[in-house]
Amino acid sequence: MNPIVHTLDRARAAQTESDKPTRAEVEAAVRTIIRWTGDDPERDGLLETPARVTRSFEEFFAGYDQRPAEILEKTFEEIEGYDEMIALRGIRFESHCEHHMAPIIGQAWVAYIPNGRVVGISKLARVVDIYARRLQIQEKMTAQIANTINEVLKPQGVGVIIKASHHCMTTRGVHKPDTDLVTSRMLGCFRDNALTRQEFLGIAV
Ligand SMILES: Nc1nc2c(ncn2[C@@H]2O[C@H](COP(=O)(O)OP(=O)(O)OP(=O)(O)O)[C@@H](O)[C@H]2O)c(=O)[nH]1
Ligand SMILES: [Zn+2]
Repeated sequence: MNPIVHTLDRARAAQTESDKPTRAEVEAAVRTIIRWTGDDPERDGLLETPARVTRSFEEFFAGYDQRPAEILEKTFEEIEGYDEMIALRGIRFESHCEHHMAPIIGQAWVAYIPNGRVVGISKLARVVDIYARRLQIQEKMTAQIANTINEVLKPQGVGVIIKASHHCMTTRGVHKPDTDLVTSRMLGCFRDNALTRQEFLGIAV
């Protein structure tokens, strides 16, 4: 695996199977949180909650066990010299912020200009989902998606824009319900060529 993608995947690599907490330990932690709120984890309505929360977390954080670079490895080369922009717009995702573990709900726009080979478009959405299903800050997630596409496909350029609402800002803390955060990462000709950048921004809005 190339060094940049390898670095991006180090979160899971740092944890071996043997020190991964067991399901029973996670459920016990949820029971502790329930007790800490002031409620009773033994009452009927809450008995199955620790198991449900654990299953939910498994879904929310499934991205640690997946390798985004591998998703992009299957490419198509018979493209008759196609060298214009390919843009997948409005990819809805759900993530969680690494500060509060609160939902981040948003959309991603992912575009690249190929260099002789293209990838199946669903794979772009899969890469977004893998990074979303980890604890994130939006800037890092934006960079990870762009860097991975750049490293694996080696396109002429890649652009990623993310617009997302952070529940840690909308439902708690500063309580600003109508805000969203916009981040972008442009590489190659998306960074160097103002017209390409403009074309992408025009497509994304
Ligand atoms: N840059 C960035 N900040 C984020 C993101 N998600 C959440 N945050 C911010 O992370 C910050 C964490 O700030 P702290 O002061 O440590 O936490 P806090 O006391 O809960 O802060 P408040 O949210 O202001 O109540 C907050 O300002 C959040 O709005 C993100 O994706 N990117
Ligand atoms: Zn947060």
